Amino acid sequence: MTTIIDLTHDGTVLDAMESTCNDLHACNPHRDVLSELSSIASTQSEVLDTAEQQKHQHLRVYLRVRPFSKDEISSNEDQGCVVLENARTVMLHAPKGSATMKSSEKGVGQAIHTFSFSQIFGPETKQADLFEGTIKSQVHDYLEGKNALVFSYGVTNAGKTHTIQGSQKDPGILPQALDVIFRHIKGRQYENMDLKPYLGSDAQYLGPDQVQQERNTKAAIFALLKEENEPPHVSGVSSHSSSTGSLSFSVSYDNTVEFVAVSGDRSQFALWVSFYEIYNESVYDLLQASPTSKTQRRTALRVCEDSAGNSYVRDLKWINVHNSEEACKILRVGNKNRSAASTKMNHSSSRSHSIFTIKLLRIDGTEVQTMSELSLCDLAGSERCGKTKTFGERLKEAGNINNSLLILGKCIAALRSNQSDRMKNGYIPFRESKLTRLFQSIFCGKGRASMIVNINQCASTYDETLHVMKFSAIAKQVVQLIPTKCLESLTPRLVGRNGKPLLKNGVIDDQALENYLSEEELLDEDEADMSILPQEDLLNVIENLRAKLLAERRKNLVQEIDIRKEMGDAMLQQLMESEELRNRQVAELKESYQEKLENTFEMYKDALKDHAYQRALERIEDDYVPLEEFIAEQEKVESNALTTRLPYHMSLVYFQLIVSLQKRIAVLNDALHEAGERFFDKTIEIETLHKKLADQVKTI
Ligand SMILES: Nc1ncnc2c1ncn2[C@@H]1O[C@H](COP(=O)(O)OP(=O)(O)OP(=O)(O)O)[C@@H](O)[C@H]1O
Repeated sequence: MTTIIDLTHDGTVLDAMESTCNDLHACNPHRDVLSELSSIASTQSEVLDTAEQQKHQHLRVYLRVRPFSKDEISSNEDQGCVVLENARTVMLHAPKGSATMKSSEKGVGQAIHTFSFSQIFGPETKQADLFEGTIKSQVHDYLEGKNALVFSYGVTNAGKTHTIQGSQKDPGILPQALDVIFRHIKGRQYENMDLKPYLGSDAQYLGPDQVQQERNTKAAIFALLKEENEPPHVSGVSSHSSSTGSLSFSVSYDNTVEFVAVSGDRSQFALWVSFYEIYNESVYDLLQASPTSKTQRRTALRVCEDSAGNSYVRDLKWINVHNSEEACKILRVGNKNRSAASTKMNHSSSRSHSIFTIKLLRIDGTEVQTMSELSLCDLAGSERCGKTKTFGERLKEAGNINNSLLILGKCIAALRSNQSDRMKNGYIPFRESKLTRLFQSIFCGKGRASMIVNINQCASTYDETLHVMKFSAIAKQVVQLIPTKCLESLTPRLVGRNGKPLLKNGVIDDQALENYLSEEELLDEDEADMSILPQEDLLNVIENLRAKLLAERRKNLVQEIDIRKEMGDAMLQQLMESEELRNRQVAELKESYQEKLENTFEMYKDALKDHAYQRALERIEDDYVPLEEFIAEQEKVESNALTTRLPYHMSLVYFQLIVSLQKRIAVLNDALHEAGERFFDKTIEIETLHKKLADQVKTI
């Protein structure tokens, strides 16, 4: 049975994708992607019909078929599995014994698949032709300030590293790109090291101390290669030598197109490179020497976003290079550290994604005009767990590799799905893997991406190769939005030594950025992906986690009870003390009032007595009759014997005295009464306070 999957035509990818979906179903737990993958094919033709399509460009996916090695030929690997139809179409024939053939014999799936690519490069293709036919135009754009990303994808031993780095005789696309770049900026290099990439897409001014530090870092990195033989020096313009690992490159250009600088352009260029790897969803700086001790772990770096939303690897080393030889030295150091780390951790370096990035700063005077980025990403081998039968750590490792590739596929599918329906703004899971997170901006229009799919023609790895082809079929469906404005690298914002913006229109708010970074740190957990574990392991993990959770809750509860009790005791103690204090105060107050009242009362009494006495004396004085007069009067009365009573005026005096005294007594009584009442009121008030206090004590 034959199925033809012509990916250059619309609406014909469904089979390929469904087939891929079936494979994905069979080999990993992220099944929800399958529906997305299937759905994108059905909407394919609708999108391509639109006039809007003119502005878009499909992700360019190239195929490179590597030649057989002698060993492979002698071990009968050549069974005609890969047949190149033409420059864009390839046919895959399932060999006998492969899982694909067995399935097709059972009536499930097909034995022959046809795929088409942007361009296919056969086994005889020279590295220079590959560069010419693939990323040269991207490098051209890059020199004009646009971002570029190149993936090298395929199973282990398919030729991914050969494609990117190559060998001494056949340097890969990276050394060739470096050479083109340095030829372009020749004589226009910015020699000072004081302008450096900063965060995601900004540039930073460095002070003299920082420049010295940069020089030291660079020297320290190069010192790591001291014991090795120095590669031959660059000789001549058209031929350069450099090396990676044990390899050295010799790039010669017979057919390269010169990128002519615009006349009158006085720009200078600075080139900074970095080299890192993503292993088990952790990012490691390959320019950081691997710890020598077995117990020491490599430092994983964090992926963060700057205020403009561009992802970057925090604390990643960026080295200023002045020629391709220096750049290749950096590559060699990275390769060395990578293999040292992989030996120490007992894994093959092909199990990690390695990313070499070149940032090009176009500088006018001391102003950075544009900054473009070219990243070459050597993806990990796409082997599946089922075949390699990895368990435990290996399974986790394999899962993480597949997971990040799967997330890449998911993003591609989601992008495609969103593009197919303008009203749709579905979630694109860029943040679910470090790889996609780092290159999110490129997929979202801030640059152009391409993928070079590498395959071997071996019968023994046919099923894996078919899987790779199906994956690339999905990738090829992604339409990259390339609005010319967005593609242009915007002028990077310049920041000073302290990271403070220096540009007039810069919008960096240091405080906000710091807050953001710390938030980001909280969010950015380098957690292992558990979903790749087998069901039994997962159940055990869940059981363990549940037990831990319960223990944790119990501990928390006990702690909470203790804390509450302690707090309650402290509060009660405090209340009792304050109650005692208040009681004391009330008692003192009561006592002082009582004393005051008694004093006042005594005072009134004394005053009353004094007053009565004084008044009485006054009256007596008023009514004073001299004794002789009184006797004479008495005698007169007696002699007259007319009366035995007191004289009338005397009675009147006494009467008036009594009345006046009575009045005084009434006034004093009133005052006394009033004082009594006030005393009574105060007593009531004190009692009320007392009651209130008692109530409060009770409530507490
Ligand atoms: N186009 C080619 N021409 C000649 N030899 C090649 C070609 N491609 C790959 N090879 C050779 O095949 C072998 C495997 O290639 P390479 O190491 O690049 O594979 P890989 O996909 O990077 O593997 P891994 O994933 O394990 O790193 C190497 O010896 C390489 O030199």
